[in-house]
Amino acid sequence: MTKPALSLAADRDSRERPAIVTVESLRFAVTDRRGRRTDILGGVDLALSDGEFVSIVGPSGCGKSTLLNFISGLLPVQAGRVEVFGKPPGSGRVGFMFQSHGLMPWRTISANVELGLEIAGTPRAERRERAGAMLAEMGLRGFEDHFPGELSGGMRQRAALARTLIADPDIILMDEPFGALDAQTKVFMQELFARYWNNHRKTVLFVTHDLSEAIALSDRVLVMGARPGRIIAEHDVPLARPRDFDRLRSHTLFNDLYERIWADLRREASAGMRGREP
Ligand SMILES: Nc1ncnc2c1ncn2[C@@H]1O[C@H](COP(=O)(O)OP(=O)(O)OP(=O)(O)O)[C@@H](O)[C@H]1O
Repeated sequence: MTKPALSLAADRDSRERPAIVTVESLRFAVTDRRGRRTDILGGVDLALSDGEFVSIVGPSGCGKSTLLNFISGLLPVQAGRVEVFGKPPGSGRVGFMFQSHGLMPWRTISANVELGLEIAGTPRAERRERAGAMLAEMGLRGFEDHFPGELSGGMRQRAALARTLIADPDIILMDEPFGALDAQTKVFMQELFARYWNNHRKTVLFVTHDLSEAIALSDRVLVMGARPGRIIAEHDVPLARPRDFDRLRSHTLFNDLYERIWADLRREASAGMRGREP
């Protein structure tokens, strides 16, 4: 098989499409039992275009997961604006995937993947067929009737990915989905998901601590600053797709981007140590 070329010609199509997720001046604070207020989000602004793959990196506790919870509609907006397809969040087809697979150990892999369709009332035969196709795309053909405990960690995460994707979400929110996997399995999952994304071009917002992962997968990398979280920098990833993950890390552009994002994070950490953070 010929390896895809690495080139500087970015696929910018997605940036020219209308924004389907808009976050403006989003602020969030919590107050503890003694009445002490902590600002968690300090005015987040972002826009995701249809079919765009955007990653968010930032120091631990800066509010990345909290931001995803606002976009999915799990948290009610206190101050600012969040819109998905021009409406308040919670109405569109949004898929969520976390670091822990969350598969039910008593259900087979197929039954786990079918769960969302089952709740939506999809007939059994259609559920089974769609789950089979999705599991095949995730490289799990033949494991439909196994239980999660019979699969490796990477296979379980692939099943969790199938469960998220089977509902054909328009927007996929991912919170460190490959963070708990060993290095080799992680790259395998990244390649698998990149292949899926190349075929389906969904809008993805992907939270990760792994800068290489963010660059390898994304069209754009957003850097969040230490609490109260807000976007402090944005980097386009002008690498053509499909990307060759084996060669990517030796590409000058990849390494330059890595250095620049790392410098943003280091600057932010230093600012925090000089007093913005307790
Ligand atoms: N409802 C809440 N009540 C109290 N504190 C909260 C609430 N939601 C978030 N926080 C706090 O806000 C901060 C940001 O949390 P969040 O999980 O969003 O950060 P994160 O950037 O995803 O962190 P990590 O990278 O470590 O996963 C944390 O200190 C968390 O304890």
